[in-house]
Amino acid sequence: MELFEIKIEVPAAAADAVDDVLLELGVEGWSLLEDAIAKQAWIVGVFPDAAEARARWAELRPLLPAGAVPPGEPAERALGDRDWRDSYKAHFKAWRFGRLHWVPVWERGTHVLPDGDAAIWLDPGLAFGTGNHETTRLCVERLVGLGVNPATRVADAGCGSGILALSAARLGCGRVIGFDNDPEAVRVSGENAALNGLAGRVEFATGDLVSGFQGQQWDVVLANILANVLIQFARELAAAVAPGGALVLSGILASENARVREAFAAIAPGWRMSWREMGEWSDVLLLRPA
Ligand SMILES: C[S@@+](CC[C@H](N)C(=O)[O-])C[C@H]1O[C@@H](n2cnc3c(N)ncnc32)[C@H](O)[C@@H]1O
Repeated sequence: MELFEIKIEVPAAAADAVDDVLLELGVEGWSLLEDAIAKQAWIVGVFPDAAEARARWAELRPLLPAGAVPPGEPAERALGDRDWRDSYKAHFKAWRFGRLHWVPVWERGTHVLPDGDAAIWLDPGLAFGTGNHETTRLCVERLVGLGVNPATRVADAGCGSGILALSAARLGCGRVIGFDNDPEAVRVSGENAALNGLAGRVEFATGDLVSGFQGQQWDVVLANILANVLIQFARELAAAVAPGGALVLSGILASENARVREAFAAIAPGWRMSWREMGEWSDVLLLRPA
């Protein structure tokens, strides 16, 4: 069936208010799309044709909270005969690092996996984490580089689609948890664990940077979250790392990297620190003395 998409950016600060309106009014056909890293949000509507899409936008616009009403006209495009729920799939491409591959689950029948290689099959839905974003890749590359083994205990803070926790389990880490303060991300992570036969191996739960670590310490803590959040919770993140363990921080714009390093150097003196850049993004790796 031919479908028609209408999409307009809204201020990220107004995203929650817009979402509330869409939920409360039960406005069908519309959804809110958010990119936590880029700090952007869009209202997206998919309708059978252009005339209906424009009429529905004219209805919705006055219902939005004052600060959220975007200037200008929405972008419009025909979606061909793709299901709108699956339109995000166009943006997820299979990729690999070393012998591990991250593959959209809808390519399960066609993706060629060389002998000895392993795959994580993913359906990210609207949760963040296909690995097509530099911030995820930075984390994955660090994880592989750390040389994990069955004794390695891993916590994935802000698990999104579950991609990092599932990668840790696939790499052979013994105990792996993932948590997110967004219950939808936790739900998607659980589904992805099942897709990969890892449901019993990785524990996903709703939690924040205080409760999520379960009061325990971990050999590897992965946190691909925004720089400001990392800085705000620097003490909790550092406290969750076991002696001799590693803290991998990502979601940091290269221009913010020095600020993050300063904050962690103050809280974790004596830890070895290194960082890398990938495009406009960067990471920080902290190694706690044994
Ligand atoms: C950039 S995504 C990372 C997803 C995935 N780990 C990856 O590397 O692709 C950041 C995730 O952190 C979650 N998050 C943000 N602030 C958080 C907090 N204070 N506590 C727990 N999760 C948080 C968001 O809901 C989001 O799913």
